[in-house]
Amino acid sequence: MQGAEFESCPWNIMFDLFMGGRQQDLVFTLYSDHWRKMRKILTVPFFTSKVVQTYSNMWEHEMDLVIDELKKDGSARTEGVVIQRQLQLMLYNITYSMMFNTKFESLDDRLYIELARLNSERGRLTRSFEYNYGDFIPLLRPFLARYLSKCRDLKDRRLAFLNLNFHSKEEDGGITEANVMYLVDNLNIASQDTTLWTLEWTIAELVNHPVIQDKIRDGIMSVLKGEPVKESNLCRLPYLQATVKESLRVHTPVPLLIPHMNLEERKLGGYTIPKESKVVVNAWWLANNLELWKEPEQFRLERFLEEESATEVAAGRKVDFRLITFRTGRRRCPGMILAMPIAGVAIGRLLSNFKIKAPYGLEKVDVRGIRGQFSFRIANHSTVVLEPVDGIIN
Ligand code: HEM
Repeated sequence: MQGAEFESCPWNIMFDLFMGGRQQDLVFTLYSDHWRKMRKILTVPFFTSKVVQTYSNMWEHEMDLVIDELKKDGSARTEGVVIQRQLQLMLYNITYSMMFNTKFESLDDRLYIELARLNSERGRLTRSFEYNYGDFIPLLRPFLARYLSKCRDLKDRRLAFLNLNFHSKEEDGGITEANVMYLVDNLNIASQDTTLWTLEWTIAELVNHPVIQDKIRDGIMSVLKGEPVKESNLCRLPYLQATVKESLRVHTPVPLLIPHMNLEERKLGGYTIPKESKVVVNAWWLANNLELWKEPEQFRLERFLEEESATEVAAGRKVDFRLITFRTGRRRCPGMILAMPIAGVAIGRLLSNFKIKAPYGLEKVDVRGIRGQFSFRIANHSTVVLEPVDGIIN
């Protein structure tokens, strides 16, 4: 991978529309002083080991609330439940506690319902392939007028809602209130869906691989001896960690990462890349390639315990380019430091409390995916039966 040359985001009518132009947010901006400033502003409050230490008790508590709800729900043991709804609320509560020191009471909280609705509408419009032709052939943009006006309307409603209900203060250092609002917007989008899809895929794979569930549970029991799964003890649970990694490998949530662009003409692998080219990296293909992995189509946690035990999801300096789920380089996902432990704690605590099964009469749940412009998510939220297990933790 190159240095800074390919670190800008390309022009795209949709990013530009939702982000108020080129230089307002962090995720979809050019590689510039503005980007550096925005990334720095977010790093201290969100993306350091100290933040992980400060907030991990809160993550663990939020997951316990999910488990309590599931235990109270009689249908979880009989016909089954869609855990996705509780997990989504949990992830919103984690993010909003970190951003605004606030949280939502329940799935029926009116503010939560409205926020989740606005975000999902935004997700649907930006994931769509509908606007691509206008992006590549500007002459065709007039045909997108209705679509774009729908987007503009949603964007205004969404930002007004965020501004009204989650007030953000004006920052120093040339950052405007609008910039702060777009950062909030970035965090809303970057953190929620990606982590939620990872949890959903992982749970579905665990239902279809009960032996893996047993191994993780046995590991928790023998290593933690009654202590609950926490961020601080995840490093002692290799089966659990291997499962999250394998899930991210097979079901890469952002399969083509975010498209990048070179501001100037560059040479790459013997090719000349004209300036302002859209450069797309297929992270899913790298992670599922027959020539690069043994039995890549199999969900096998032994992979990361045996032949690939040295392979980490790309991070920091030591990069395995086959597994760049969070990208690598300067624009790599800073949220990985949160997403990995949150996923580990959520799955670990779920398995400590329940055997997760397919509904009566089925052996497996559906793990087919659906692809969007920047996303790969499970096509059907799984309904699962939760059979309580005794004896792991209180
Ligand atoms: C499993 C969960 C996650 C996955 C798979 C994921 C993946 C990614 C990817 C592929 C990028 C794009 C890098 C690029 O191509 O330019 C990215 C960027 C980003 N992610 Fe994540 N992400 C996850 C969770 C999070 C979380 C929890 C947060 C915040 C709380 C977050 C915040 C960001 C931000 C701010 C950027 C923009 C970085 C920049 O442009 O400098 N992500 N993420």
